[in-house]
Amino acid sequence: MTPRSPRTGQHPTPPQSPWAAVTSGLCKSFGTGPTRVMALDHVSVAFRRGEFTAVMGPSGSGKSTLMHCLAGLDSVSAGSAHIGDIDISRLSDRRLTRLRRDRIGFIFQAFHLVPTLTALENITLGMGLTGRRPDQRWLAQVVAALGLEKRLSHRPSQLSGGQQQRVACARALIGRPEIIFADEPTGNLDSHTGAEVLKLLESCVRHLGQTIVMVTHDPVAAAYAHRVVFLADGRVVDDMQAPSADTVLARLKDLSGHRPGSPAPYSGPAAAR
Ligand SMILES: Nc1ncnc2c1ncn2[C@@H]1O[C@H](COP(=O)(O)OP(=O)(O)OP(=O)(O)O)[C@@H](O)[C@H]1O
Repeated sequence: MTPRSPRTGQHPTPPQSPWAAVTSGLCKSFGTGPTRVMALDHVSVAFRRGEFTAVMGPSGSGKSTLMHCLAGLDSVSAGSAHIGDIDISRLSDRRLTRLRRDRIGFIFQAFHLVPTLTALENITLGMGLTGRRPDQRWLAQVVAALGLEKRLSHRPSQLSGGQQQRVACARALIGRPEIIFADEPTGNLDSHTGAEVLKLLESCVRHLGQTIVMVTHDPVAAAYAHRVVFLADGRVVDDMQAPSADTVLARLKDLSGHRPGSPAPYSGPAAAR
């Protein structure tokens, strides 16, 4: 049995590949017969550890489905989806639940905080439910990085939208997940508060080594990421490094004229290496 750390109750981190998540030929369809929708059509994409990636594309292009399949929230129709070295398409429901709990963090547009709990209780709730104790040094580091030191005893209703989203970010970070999936994390925030949250996410990647994959429709939000993966018609059609709001916007305009069935220029994890 692998020894556990006495302080956190977590297993020590094994030697890691540079990839936090990889899909290979990932397909996901909904429905059957004439109403069948191919939401993901042979998607091969890899997300490097410690990188902040935005996933963009027109409405219906498969962004949420990709995130749901990678997070084990949706089953896979064909191909594979790995979190670290684990092929999640082969896990039983019980192991999938454990993987989601231990190795994946989520940040949602609608915060999803428990209204009756304080900020600190919300941050540590997930760990408490699984009998794990948060690493107090890491907790202090995360709380400081997110500027929440003076808000820990407040309930969500006593916090601004931006502060609530920062609590949600801390909750996602506290278990040191392999990867955090953020679904439109600034969708409910005004542009100033949204920018603060995005700067914090970027800083968590830069200073805490976190891996973040963020679905967004906003080119300004995507410009905080290191990389943008573009989807259209369920396929990866572009992969942009060091994006700016202008280059992202220009690419999105091209994609709105994208022809269904045209080939994806990005050819999978091997190309990313
Ligand atoms: N549960 C479902 N049942 C049937 N079709 C679905 C289901 N979920 C998604 N789809 C379809 O799969 C395709 C991709 O949907 P998805 O939600 O992943 O797109 P998206 O890029 O996230 O869109 P948006 O930007 O509008 O949120 C769409 O055609 C959608 O209608």
